[in-house]
Amino acid sequence: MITASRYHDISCGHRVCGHETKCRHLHGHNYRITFECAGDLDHVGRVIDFSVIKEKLCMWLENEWDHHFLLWEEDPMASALTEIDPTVVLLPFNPTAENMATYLAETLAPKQLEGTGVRVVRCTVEETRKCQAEWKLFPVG
Ligand SMILES: Nc1nc2c(c(=O)[nH]1)N=C([C@H](O)[C@H](O)COP(=O)(O)OP(=O)(O)OP(=O)(O)O)CN2
Repeated sequence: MITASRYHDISCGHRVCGHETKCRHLHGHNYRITFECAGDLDHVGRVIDFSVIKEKLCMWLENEWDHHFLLWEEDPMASALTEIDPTVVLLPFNPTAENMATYLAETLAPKQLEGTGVRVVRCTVEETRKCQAEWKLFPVG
């Protein structure tokens, strides 16, 4: 399989609701998020132009999550924090790196890449240069 990848760096606040130690506190990360795309090569020899990954996926991150505070909609702090700052982004999941990668790969990417003939087969969310979660589409069969 041949793939094409691009990463994008964003800064977000978050907290991990229910975390046993410091990660339940309000804090933030400089995330690096990588999308790996697979599909047939076009007449030029590309899976997808790198600029299309940027336009469809990276710019979504830039517009929707960069410099925002990400909070689970069921977090008990959600209503108080959104009242203080309406730019807080409420998510249908606790914002762990794993849940973010799963959401980006399974929900966002199919919508954003519709009509391109390409799909995301791997998505990594690095919270720090030391820690990352990876969503992977394993080949069936
Ligand atoms: N599997 C996961 N574990 C943790 C997540 C996560 O998304 N998935 N998230 C966090 C926190 O967001 C936390 O901020 C990062 O935790 P940690 O690596 O422990 O913190 P540091 O980077 O500061 O590590 P040091 O060892 O203090 O340098 C926690 N776990």
